[in-house]
Amino acid sequence: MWRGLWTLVSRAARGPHSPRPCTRQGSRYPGPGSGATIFALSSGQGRCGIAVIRTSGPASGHALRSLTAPRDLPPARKACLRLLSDPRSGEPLDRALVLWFPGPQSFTGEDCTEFHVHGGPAVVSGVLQALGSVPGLRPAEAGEFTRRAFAHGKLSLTEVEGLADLIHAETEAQRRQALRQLDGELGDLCRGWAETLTKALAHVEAYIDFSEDDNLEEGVLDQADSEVRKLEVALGVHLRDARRGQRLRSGAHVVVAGPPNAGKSSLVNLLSRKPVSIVSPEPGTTRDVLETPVDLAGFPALLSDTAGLREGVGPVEQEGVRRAQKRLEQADLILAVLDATDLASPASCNFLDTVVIPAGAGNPSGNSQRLLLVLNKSDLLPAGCSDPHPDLPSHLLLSCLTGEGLDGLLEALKKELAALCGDPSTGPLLTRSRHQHHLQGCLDALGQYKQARDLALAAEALRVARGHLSRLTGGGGTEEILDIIFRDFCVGK
Ligand SMILES: Nc1nc2c(ncn2[C@@H]2O[C@H](COP(=O)(O)OP(=O)(O)OP(=O)(O)O)[C@@H](O)[C@H]2O)c(=O)[nH]1
Ligand SMILES: [K+]
Ligand SMILES: [Mg+2]
Repeated sequence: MWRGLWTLVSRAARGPHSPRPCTRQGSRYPGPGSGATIFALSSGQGRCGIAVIRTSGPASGHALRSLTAPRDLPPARKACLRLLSDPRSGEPLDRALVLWFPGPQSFTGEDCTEFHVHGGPAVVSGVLQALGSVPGLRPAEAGEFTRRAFAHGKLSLTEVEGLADLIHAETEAQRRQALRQLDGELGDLCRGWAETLTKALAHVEAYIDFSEDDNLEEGVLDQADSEVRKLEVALGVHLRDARRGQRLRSGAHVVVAGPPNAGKSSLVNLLSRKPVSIVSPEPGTTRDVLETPVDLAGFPALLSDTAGLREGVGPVEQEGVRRAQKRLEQADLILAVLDATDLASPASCNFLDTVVIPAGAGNPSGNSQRLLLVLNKSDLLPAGCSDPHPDLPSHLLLSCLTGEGLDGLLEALKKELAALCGDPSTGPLLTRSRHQHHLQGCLDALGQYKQARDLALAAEALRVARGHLSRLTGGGGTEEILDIIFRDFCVGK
């Protein structure tokens, strides 16, 4: 019987509904070994020490031999010094290191070459023009190298996303998370889950096919049920973490708010280390929401400066207050700023009552929105007065003028952001809403499996669930999704 069941496992794995393997995506693009050979400058634009120009495609070897002397191909994957010249005129272009990566052992899976040339603009454009003159070669489109790597099964879709994120990573935490995704952790996890579903599906199909023969082992369906239950728990854990992974990728929303003149704009400028907002002694200076991306203690954040909250003002400032309140609702973390010397003013009291206390400063548990209360202008407090306001909710003293208290604030921000974004080396793996969508879809299908009275419907629900996991890593992905993901890349990657 079990041999029969394992035949079913492999049949379920291949079955008519099973998604296509992820190795033949991007039908608009040339398949392995066919089509044009592409070339591009892969290092950054502009004058530099060394620039790297790559080619990928069947004419790569020919291109390398056309430009170099001696004309023989260097040993695979070994850097060799060669004189480069224009094949049309014989004009010398540079003395450069060249590398030959015969497919499939290359980044794209195709024959690839690399020219490490001196990074002057004339050298780079000379080599690019020389490559363009070789028959069968054309300039690469943005992301085309990576797209070819994906087409040849060198990278899964989630690894491609990891690579895009790594190229765009601006903070340490983003880099760690991107590297984990590039290493294939999310893909491995999904494949493991998909395998579990394949086994559960095999059990259900075995029951459909053999239950009447009476030679089926006891508990075949129970086994499928228990696999599905375990999977539901695992998916639930990751889905609960999904917001954190997305925050880590695109930045947590940190909103600086408080009454007029508390020093909100001063704090935004201090944290972003640039003059983002106008600072002035005049209350009501900031009107629009000013947003700036910052690296806060290693975590990415979108920092928003807002208008001071107060009542009884003119229509323009009123609109500013309305925008500030709207932005406050979207905050992951509120940085509430009060003037330490002005706590009794109506605007301060009102802000404490309507924003700080409801958000539960210092006691964020049970509330998804977190808040840090900062008492600014501590330099104006009488000397020797360490904390003049022990009765206030937990708070930090700061002077934007002298910088005193900034280290403590950064430490507190780091803790808050770590809680919001998760630990990039062990924590959340779902970095895009696309990931969340497919995991939720998988979970919903498992719910349908449990409710299905009919075994054929139960089997279909398992196939739907497995289809979601497979689309997450790139099997059966649509062209639109691929276009969106590859759009993030630059030419030459
Ligand atoms: N002494 C002292 N003055 C400060 C400090 N921080 C800000 N100020 C001053 O307080 C005034 C208001 O600062 P802003 O940063 O414009 O305050 P704001 O909260 O953005 O004000 P609005 O945008 O008008 O709501 C300016 O004159 C700043 O120089 C501080 O730590 N100590
Ligand atoms: K001001
Ligand atoms: Mg301001």
